[in-house]
Parts: sequence; C-alpha cells; structure tokens
Amino acid sequence: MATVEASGSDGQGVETSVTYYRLEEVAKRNSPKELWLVIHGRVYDVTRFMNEHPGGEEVLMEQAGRDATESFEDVGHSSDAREMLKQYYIGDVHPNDLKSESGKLLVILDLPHPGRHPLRFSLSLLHGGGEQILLRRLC
Ligand code: HEM
Repeated sequence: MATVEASGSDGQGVETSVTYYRLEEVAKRNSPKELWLVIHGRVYDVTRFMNEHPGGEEVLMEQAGRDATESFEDVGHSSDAREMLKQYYIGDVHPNDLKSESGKLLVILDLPHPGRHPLRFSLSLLHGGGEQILLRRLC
C-alpha cells in the first residue's frame, strides 16, 4: 500500500491523497471476513455490503479479490448502484498493476480539481499510436 499526496488542492488549501494498492494485496482480501474487489481501476472494500447486495452475496464472493469490472458492467448496474460504489471506495490500483485494454502503453495523467465540490472521474482516450491515456481527476 502506498499513499501519494496529489499535487492539487481543492482551492481551499485542502490536500487530496490517494492510497494505492497492489493487486496481490487485493487478492488476499477474498473471504467473507474481508472482501475487496476492483472496478475500473479502483479498489472497493465491500465486506459490509455483502449481506445487502441486491444481486446476492455469492456473485460478490465469486469476484472477491479480483478485477470485477467486466461482471459489474455485464449486469448493467443502475446509476444508483454506481453512486453506491463511492461508499466502499478505499483507493486505486497501483499504477504498475494497471494494464490498458489494448495491451499498449498506459499513460496516467492526474489532474487537480480546482472546484469547491470536487468530482471524481476518469476518462480513457486512445492516442495516435494506439497507446491508452487515462486522464484522472482527483477528488
Ligand atoms: C460494490 C460493488 C457493487 C454494487 C454497489 C452493486 C450494487 C447493486 C445494486 C444497487 C443492484 C440493484 C439493481 C441496480 O440498481 O442496478 C445490484 C444488482 C445486481 N448485482 Fe450488483 N453491485 C456491485 C457489484 C456487483 C458485482 C461484482 C456483480 C457480479 C456479477 C454484481 C451482480 C449483480 C446482479 C446479478 C444483480 C441483480 C440484477 C437483477 O436482478 O436484475 N454486482 N447490484
């Protein structure tokens, strides 16, 4: 685990920080006692959500400790479900463990957010040679 202070602030002098987790650390949290998963490069601790998940705890257990992006998207979760993710967010996958979907070089640019009500989003772009650039705005 590594905590990195982001270069930006929210304009009111409040520093933002991100905790990075290696995938091997996430993989250890694969039991009902501690259940983490990765969705779109972000790490979620869904231990306390297991019993409440409308889709059941079995599907979460199947994805425990893994990248659940594909199965999460396959279900077509609602915007409410996406909103709920925030409650369980604990950090990002370490940049060294991120792979671009094209298999080519992944460049990560962290953008500070100047607004009063910071928003968290990420945007992927395909660049000329086919490498993927992830623009990530920190909250
Ligand atoms: C933290 C992560 C997750 C959250 C917050 C979440 C939340 C929800 C919510 C709120 C629903 C109700 C329907 C909706 O509003 O879309 C739902 C349904 C469901 N979820 Fe998840 N979910 C998560 C992860 C997953 C994963 C990893 C799977 C893996 C397959 C999954 C499979 C399902 C299924 C099968 C349903 C039932 C769909 C239906 O009956 O139509 N969910 N989830």
